[in-house]
Amino acid sequence: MANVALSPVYEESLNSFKYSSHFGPHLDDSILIYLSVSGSVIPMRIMETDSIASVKLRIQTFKGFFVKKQKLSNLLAITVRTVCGKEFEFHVERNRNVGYVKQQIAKKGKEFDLKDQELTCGGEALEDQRLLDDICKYNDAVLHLLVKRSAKVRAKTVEKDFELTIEASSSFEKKANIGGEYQLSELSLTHKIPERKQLRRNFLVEPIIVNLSIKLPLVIEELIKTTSDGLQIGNKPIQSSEGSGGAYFMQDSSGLKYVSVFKPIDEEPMAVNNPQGLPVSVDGEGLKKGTRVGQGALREVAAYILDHPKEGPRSYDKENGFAGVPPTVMVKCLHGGFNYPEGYDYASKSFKIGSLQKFRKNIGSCEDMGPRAFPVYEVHKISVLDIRLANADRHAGNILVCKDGEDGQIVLIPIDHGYCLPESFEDCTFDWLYWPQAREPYSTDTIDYIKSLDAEADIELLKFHGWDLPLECARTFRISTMLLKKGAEKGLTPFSIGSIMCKDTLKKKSVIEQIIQEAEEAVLPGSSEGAFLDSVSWVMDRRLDELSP
Ligand SMILES: Nc1ncnc2c1ncn2[C@@H]1O[C@H](COP(=O)(O)OP(=O)(O)OP(=O)(O)O)[C@@H](O)[C@H]1O
Repeated sequence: MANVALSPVYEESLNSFKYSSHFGPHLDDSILIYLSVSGSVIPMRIMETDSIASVKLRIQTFKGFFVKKQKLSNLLAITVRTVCGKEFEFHVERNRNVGYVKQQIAKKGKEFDLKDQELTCGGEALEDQRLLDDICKYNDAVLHLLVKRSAKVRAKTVEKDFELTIEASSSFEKKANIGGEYQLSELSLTHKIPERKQLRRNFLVEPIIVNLSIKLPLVIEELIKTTSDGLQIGNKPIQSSEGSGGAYFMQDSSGLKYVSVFKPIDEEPMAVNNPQGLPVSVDGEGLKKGTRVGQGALREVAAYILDHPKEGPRSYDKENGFAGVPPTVMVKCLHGGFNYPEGYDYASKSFKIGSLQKFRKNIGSCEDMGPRAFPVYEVHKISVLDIRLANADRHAGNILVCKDGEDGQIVLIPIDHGYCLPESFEDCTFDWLYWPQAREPYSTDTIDYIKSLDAEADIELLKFHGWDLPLECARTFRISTMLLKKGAEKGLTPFSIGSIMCKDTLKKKSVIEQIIQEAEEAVLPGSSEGAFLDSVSWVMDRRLDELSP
């Protein structure tokens, strides 16, 4: 049986065939087809004007396969990439399912045993019955392969500890430890674990990656790995008694320190599974005006992405941004320790989606102490972040106080960014406004950083990471960045700029709301976003001139 396949063609493969007379001449209106005969694939060029019957006849004449034995099908090109970067390419019929692809992978070698394979696409685990046509809607697709290796596990008691030895076969892929559930990071490793703790496999923590071209920064890989290691050894998430939403401290494998904080979206304030018993939102609006329930994690991750270091957008291994937002990533997580009011069942795979943020060791929050001890620069960096992101939840409890280095220098760490990038300025609050440091002018360094900010590039960056900012949020963000840049250029202090964004009294509009209203009235209905922003810029200049020193 000869299988004739019309298939998407990779540019490189096309180029390599271009001048080869063996596959026929390459003319602009020619199509490359594949003739697949018992496993081997022979490329062949035909013309767009050729009929199927004439192609089949040519195949019969030149290759010797009878027309009646030929089958024409439209194949999908699928690339399967392992976590180690190994790639396999398959051409498969669209009506095949994931189970079939696994069988093809299994044929590639003993290390790809069928029962060990787990395939994902765009961060989503694929069940065997899923049809390829459903998954690969836009033709070529890249599937990711994780091989879950079984290993020999031996435990023996050593004084008060168990010594646990895990041995995996030598072909085991060392990097297959990102997924979590069955990870074994070394070929043969020995762990000491406290008495009575068992190796558990009823959990999962995995990053959600919308754009496959994004390489996870090392710090994020490490965050997921240490969190997963802790769960693996049996150290449960510990629910925070503070905060209005569900927040869980995740422990490392020693059980002696926290490594991350997980905040599931279904446990946010006013979401269905909120553990603090807050009422469920009736219209989807979050606890703060201009935010949505269930989007807190997106905003937390966005704050980390947008907190660029001074040198520009964060490079692969750079951990700290200008304001020091702890590394944050969107994950899906499965563990019985979270809030499941209906009961937890691992088999039902009811994942929790949420933000996973690196835990920062601290000596309390700014709420616990007077502001005098905070270095001016530390307060200023937070003011820059909050003004840019129009943060609607910057109370002093959301700034951690840490001691850094040998001299115990105070460093402020901003956390809890679930109410950043709102649709409106209605609920902006900044506790630092009333601290003396806010009345000091920005340093030249900080002004240079502010000058380098670019709201349009930031909106694109968020899009690249999978969040297409809604129009209203993008507008707020553009205006707040504009205000920060103009204010800093005019030599205004964080207090003066921040005050423009916050209301004096609940009933009175803030200055920024007044500016927006005036700008709206100055443009014709139906004007473009650009025209509206020009109008905001014009009104803002006038109002800032009134405030300038
Ligand atoms: N990255 C972090 N490092 C250390 N502790 C953290 C971190 N993130 C949150 N926490 C702590 O976890 C607890 C709850 O976190 P958080 O304040 O973010 O939750 P929340 O429900 O959003 O709170 P809020 O009611 O203030 O909006 C707080 O005690 C906070 O100090």
